[in-house]
Formats: sequence, C-alpha cells, structure tokens
Amino acid sequence: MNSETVIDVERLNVSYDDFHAVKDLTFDVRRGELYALLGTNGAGKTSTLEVIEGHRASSSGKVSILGEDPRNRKAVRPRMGIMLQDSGFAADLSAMETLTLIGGLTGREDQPSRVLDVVGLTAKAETRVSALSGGEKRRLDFATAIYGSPELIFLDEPTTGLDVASRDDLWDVVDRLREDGATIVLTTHYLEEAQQRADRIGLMHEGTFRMQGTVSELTQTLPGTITFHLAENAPPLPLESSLSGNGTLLIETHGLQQDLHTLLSWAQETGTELRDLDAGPTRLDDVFRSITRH
Ligand SMILES: Nc1ncnc2c1ncn2[C@@H]1O[C@H](COP(=O)(O)OP(=O)(O)OP(=O)(O)O)[C@@H](O)[C@H]1O
Repeated sequence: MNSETVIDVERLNVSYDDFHAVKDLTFDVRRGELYALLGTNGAGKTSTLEVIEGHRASSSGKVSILGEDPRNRKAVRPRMGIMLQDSGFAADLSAMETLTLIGGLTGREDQPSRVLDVVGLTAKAETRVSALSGGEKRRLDFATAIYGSPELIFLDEPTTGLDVASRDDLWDVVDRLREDGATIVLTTHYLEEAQQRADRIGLMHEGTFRMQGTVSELTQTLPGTITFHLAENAPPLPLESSLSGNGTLLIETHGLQQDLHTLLSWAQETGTELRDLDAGPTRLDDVFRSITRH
C-alpha cells in the first residue's frame, strides 16, 4: 500500500460549551485505504468528521486533509465526496436535477446520467426527491458523494436503510472506486461491514480512541471461543474450560486452530461426542462490547 498520508489529525479537541466531545484524538488515513471510524453512540465520530470535512472548527489541534487546511474549501472540496447521514435535498427537485445541481457544485466533471446508472437510479431520474423511498434517497446521497470519482470519499452510515441487495451494490461501487485508487473514510454501526472491508479501524468511546489498528490487531486483543456439550460420564478434558449455567463448556483461546485440533484429537481417541460444537475467532462485535465495559 502506498503510505502517502491523505488525512492527518493531531491532538484534535472539540468542545460544545463546557462539554468535551473529542479529546486529543490523533490518527492518519493513508492513500488508498479504507479507514473505518467506529464507536459507541455519542463517541464523537460525527464531531471528528465534521472538522475533517471542513464543516466545523476544532477547539484545538491540527488537521490536514490532502495536504490542506480543511477550511480551505476551494482547494479541498473538488477532491472529496461526502455522503452525509441526511443530506436534506430539496423535496421538489427530481433525482436528476438534484444530482446535476450538487454535482455541479463539486467542481468535478461527470455525467449525472452515468452516476444515476452506477447507483441504480436511472428509472427514478425524473422522480421528485419527496417521492423517493428511504433506500432510494440513500442511493442519491451516495451518488452525490461519488460524482466525478473523487480521490477521497466520506461515507457516513452509507448502508443504513438499504436492503441486502442494495448494500451489496453499494459496496461493489466502492470496491471499483478503490481499485481506481480512492481513499475511503467510513462510519457505520454495521460492524461486519467494517470487519470485512476496513484496512484499519479507529474504535472510539467517550471522545477518545480505545483501540486503533487492523481488524486482526483489534480482534487479537480478545480470545476466540470453542463451545460444546459433553455427556456426564465423559473423560477429563485436555484443555482448561469453564461451565456455564446451561451446561455449555467454554474454552477461551488465543490459539484457536491448535486448541481445536487438540480437542478434536482427544474426542476421536476417547470416542467422546462433542455435542453442539461451535468454534469461532473473535469478532469485531466482541471487541466493541469490550470497550464499553472498561
Ligand atoms: N452541536 C452540539 N452541541 C452540543 N453537544 C453536541 C453537539 N453535537 C454533538 N454534541 C455532543 O457531543 C457528543 C458527540 O457527538 P457526535 O455526534 O460527534 O457522536 P457520534 O459518535 O457521531 O454519535 P452517534 O453514533 O450516536 O451518531 C455527544 O454527547 C453529543 O450529544
């Protein structure tokens, strides 16, 4: 991966009157990567993004985007696309008119009809925004962000309100933009999307990063699990386990493959049945839950 820094945030603070929403946040996003800014409700993700996108002044700290101050809109705006949670389009403009208007404001060259086609809204080109479904409005939001294929794209909860097929379509478009070198900053509460796609993740809680790194760096902080049931007369297990109230045996492990191998070999040799056997690596959901417990 090209390690050129596209977003550089150093000791960013955002306060609302005496409420300190973002506290000394430091991170960078490199060219071509998909960086997921995740966190609990009220963690400060939107406040952080608003500063990076140039919509809000920070209380203190240094932020640079594409080598510029984010408030230098003339320099930065043509190079980035933003999909907000709610763009607030004019209700009586059609999808085509909306995209033509907003696309024109980006200063990037593109064909509105091409972009409507990419997001699957060609059949709705003449439909007024007020008559679009929730999912169709999301796709129009997405269309405004990718208009002119900008080098940096912010996707704020992009798949909220989209059905499974529409989500897949959106990610296919994002994948193609990434193949062409685009850098993506994503916020989402669908953790499996971040787990599948993010190169790196910043996990926020109460204004600070609780963890930062690749998916595997984050998930390695917690053990994987093996669960099963045993008959009462089963021989002693070869591994340390704990017993839950409903009789499920749980093995927590940082060496999932090795321990699973040990357990299956033992079951084979002793003729023991491991009923309801389930094994899985740590998921991002588990890491997410763990940060709220500290
Ligand atoms: N304009 C504002 N005035 C006062 N407090 C605000 C303002 N905007 C945000 N906050 C507070 O700052 C904190 C961070 O809010 P922010 O919207 O950045 O969080 P978030 O991580 O995006 O949350 P969510 O996942 O719920 O959208 C919250 O406690 C919120 O109530």
